[in-house]
Amino acid sequence: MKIQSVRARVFEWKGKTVPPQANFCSNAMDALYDRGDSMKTFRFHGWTVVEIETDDGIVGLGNVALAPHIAKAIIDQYLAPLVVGQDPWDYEYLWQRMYRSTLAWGRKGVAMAAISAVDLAIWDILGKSVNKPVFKLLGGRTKERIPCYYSKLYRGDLKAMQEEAQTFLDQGFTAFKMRFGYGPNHGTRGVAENLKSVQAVREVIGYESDLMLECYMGWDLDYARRMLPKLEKFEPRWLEEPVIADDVDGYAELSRLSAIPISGGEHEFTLHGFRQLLDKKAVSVVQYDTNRVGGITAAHKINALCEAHSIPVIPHAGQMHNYHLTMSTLASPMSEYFPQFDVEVGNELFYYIFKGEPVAKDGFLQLDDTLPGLGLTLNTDYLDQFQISE
Ligand SMILES: O=C(O)[C@H](O)[C@H](O)[C@@H](O)CO
Ligand SMILES: [Mg+2]
Repeated sequence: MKIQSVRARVFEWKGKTVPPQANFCSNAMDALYDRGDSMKTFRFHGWTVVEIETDDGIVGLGNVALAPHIAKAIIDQYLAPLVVGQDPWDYEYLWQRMYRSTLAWGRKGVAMAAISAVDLAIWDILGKSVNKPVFKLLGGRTKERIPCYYSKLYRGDLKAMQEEAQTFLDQGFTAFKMRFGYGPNHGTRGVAENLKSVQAVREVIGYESDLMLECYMGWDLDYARRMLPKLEKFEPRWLEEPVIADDVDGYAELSRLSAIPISGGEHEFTLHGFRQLLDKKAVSVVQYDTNRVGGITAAHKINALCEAHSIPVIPHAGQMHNYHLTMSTLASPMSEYFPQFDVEVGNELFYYIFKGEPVAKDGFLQLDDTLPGLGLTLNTDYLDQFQISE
């Protein structure tokens, strides 16, 4: 079997979107005085879809959400020529070809996300070629069902957050991730607002449910040091991305400082990036995203590294490419899960582009042992709401 063609298209959402609201989610832009709509650069309303076809007609589907037009250009100009004509079963060699050919400028960020998209499509082909789901090629079924945590609860009106939490508590979720809205530039009022929001959600979900707290790189080491003792009474399952991804030593200090587990990884790349995080004991929960980190080829290796370090892997964002990694290892106890909503930040856009995403039931997800590859097809129901560029 040989790879015959690589097609990368950018799907840009032109449909309805939920209007942005202030303090929706603390983030790295909050440090700037002219930040404006600070979440603007963290909305993913475009996605690059990769379709790789083999000489015997199998089509593999990959995807990347970071900087979609740049990712497409990297795939078209650099990566496609490296894999066309090659055997997809040589996926490790093909990964090394893509990685080493772009190493001078691509070891992290959008180039590694582009490599991830090609790698996902290759693994989709591998599964389809042997009529097996991808997780069966990685280690098989390690769970009867995948426990998942409800992820949204962006900062807004506290009553609305409580109603949202109640709705999904009633649907059987027993773990929830909420977002802080405030950080170092919002002073003591911001601290009070942050604590009020955690209190409000805890009042609804109680202490039988897990509560994860998301800072999305919107705090800094000093602010996190001051917040951690105030958060301990809420018994969070983890505090996520309290500092920017490059502040690995900051992560490590916070991990030493507090009993609250510090999580991160959705903005880290490759096995080498995660080796650094683990060697420095920077995080207690690893959260790579398989469509960023280097695809399934890289994520599978990171799963093994985390198993060796007894660090749980709970990939970012849900989405089928991550579910296969979680299903195939005991090192990954659960998945993140965004239900399908109107398009807001963009995590939910996946449902509008692909069909096949599992829907959570009672806080669990299921994968189908008989569905080959990643188990995704293109969703044609919303094509009229996308601008698609070849
Ligand atoms: O952990 C997450 O789900 C991500 O950080 C979100 O995708 C991001 O939108 C911030 O909540
Ligand atoms: Mg996050």
